[in-house]
Amino acid sequence: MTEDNKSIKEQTGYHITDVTESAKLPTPFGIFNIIAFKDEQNKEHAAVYMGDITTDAPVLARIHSECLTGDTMFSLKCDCGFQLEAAMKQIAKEKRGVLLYVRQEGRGIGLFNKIKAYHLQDNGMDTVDANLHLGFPADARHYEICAEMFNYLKVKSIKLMTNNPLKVAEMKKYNINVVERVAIEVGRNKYNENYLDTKEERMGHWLTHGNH
Ligand SMILES: Nc1nc2c(ncn2[C@@H]2O[C@H](COP(=O)(O)OP(=O)(O)OP(=O)(O)O)[C@@H](O)[C@H]2O)c(=O)[nH]1
Ligand SMILES: [Zn+2]
Repeated sequence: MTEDNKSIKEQTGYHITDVTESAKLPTPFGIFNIIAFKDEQNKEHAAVYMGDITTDAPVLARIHSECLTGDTMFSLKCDCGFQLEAAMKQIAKEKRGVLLYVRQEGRGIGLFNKIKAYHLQDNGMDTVDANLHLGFPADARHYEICAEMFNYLKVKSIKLMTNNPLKVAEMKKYNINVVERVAIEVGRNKYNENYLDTKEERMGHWLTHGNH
């Protein structure tokens, strides 16, 4: 692993250093509140939430890792944009819930390296091998900061929208009470089906192929 890659790996373990007041965030799905967080690497994260999330009833929650291509450029190469929209809609439907938008682009390796990985994928590698080929772990994300955000927001227990078993395990590790795992399987298409199959086969994601 190069020095550059080592420092990226280290940078992904961070803690909250600053928090804003909350502000209103109107969206097509409803009016959310938004709070921004800063961490010790000066990365800026956000929580968007609706309703009173401090009460005892489990809160519908999503931990969304930044994906510039999927979240803002309508990429069909992954399922991120679809999941972001589905999660916000579901929270709006329940009128209560929280989405953490965490700046862990490219599963923690950053946009630059994700695009390098995409280039390798264009030439036949899968998402895991491309990361390994570049000297990174398959997934370089850390989740302690997510637990810090939930704690800051006084969220007591969550119904976590994810297909990723690691997210459930990590939240439990940081003493966030995950009372339920809610599947969020949306946006499968011909450009991301291999990617999703690899997540299922090599990263252990719970995918049923049920929602095309
Ligand atoms: N390194 C790398 N990152 C990717 C690739 N495709 C998507 N990502 C990033 O992966 C993150 C999303 O992770 P996913 O594996 O789709 O989903 P997850 O967050 O682990 O699990 P879910 O909660 O089920 O969505 C975002 O940060 C994306 O930028 C890829 O091919 N290589
Ligand atoms: Zn994506």
